[in-house]
Amino acid sequence: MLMSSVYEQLIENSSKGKKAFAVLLDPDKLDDRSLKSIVMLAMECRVDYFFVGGSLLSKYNISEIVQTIKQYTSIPVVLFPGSHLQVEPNADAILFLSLISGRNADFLIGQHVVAAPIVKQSKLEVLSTGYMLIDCGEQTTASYISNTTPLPYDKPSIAAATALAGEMLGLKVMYLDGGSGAAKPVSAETIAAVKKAVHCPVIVGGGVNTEEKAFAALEAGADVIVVGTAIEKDPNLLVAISNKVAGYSKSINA
Ligand SMILES: CC(C)=CCC/C(C)=C/CC/C(C)=C/CC/C(C)=C/COP(=O)(O)OP(=O)(O)O
Ligand SMILES: O=P(O)(O)OC[C@@H](O)CO
Ligand SMILES: [Mg+2]
Repeated sequence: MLMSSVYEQLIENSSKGKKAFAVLLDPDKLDDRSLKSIVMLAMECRVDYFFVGGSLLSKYNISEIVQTIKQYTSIPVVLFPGSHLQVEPNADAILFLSLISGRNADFLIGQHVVAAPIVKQSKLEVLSTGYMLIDCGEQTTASYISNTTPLPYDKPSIAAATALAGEMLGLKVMYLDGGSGAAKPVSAETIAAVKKAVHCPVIVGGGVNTEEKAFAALEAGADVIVVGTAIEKDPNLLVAISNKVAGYSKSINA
């Protein structure tokens, strides 16, 4: 059977209202044992994607992480790069993020110029992504490292206009991120406003640390939920949240 691309799958799922769950793996926070146990759990729970990356990595081990995941599973590995240094050709796809919530040229286009020729040489599927950081209570690593001000928490119309501009510029996926370990997730109002403004699949992450918060983001219109920090703290949450996401899709397609 011909496997569809990650983007085709996102579009198909989004059009049917089928939700997806991505587990964020931070290469700095994983040893071989914890990685293997998360991969096993993710296979049992039929997790849709692994996202791999970080704002700032101190170990140069993305290649090993991707290799280990690939050894055990065919769950697609999607790079979520904090910089051009995180392009790993053996992953399946790359979120080619342009940080459209910020006004730092390096994260809007600069990193991309450096990465593009390397990405072109690889077989990575490029997912051109409008990446929006939303202020969810405290400064996050991604906003500090990118030297950008996140969008205000309670201004859905600014998020919607930003996403719309991104879509008009040709971006194919939107990612609303409260930032890793955010005190609270992106608001339902912001998710709903962005979902209404654009046709793109909408990925939501940052501070989703309970099934209830995952459910609220899905209800608001998120197509993909990303969870990292909460699973690092308690791997059993992977089971609870993936069941919630799968259950949501079943209930609306029943
Ligand atoms: C297109 C290429 C090659 C690179 C894009 C570079 C851009 C624009 C990055 C956007 C800004 C940025 C720093 C994003 C990082 C997103 C990410 C992987 C977050 C994961 O969480 P961390 O911010 O590492 O959280 P911790 O503080 O928990 O480690
Ligand atoms: O680590 P958490 O808070 O789950 O955030 C996931 C991701 O969206 C961060 O960029
Ligand atoms: Mg990190």
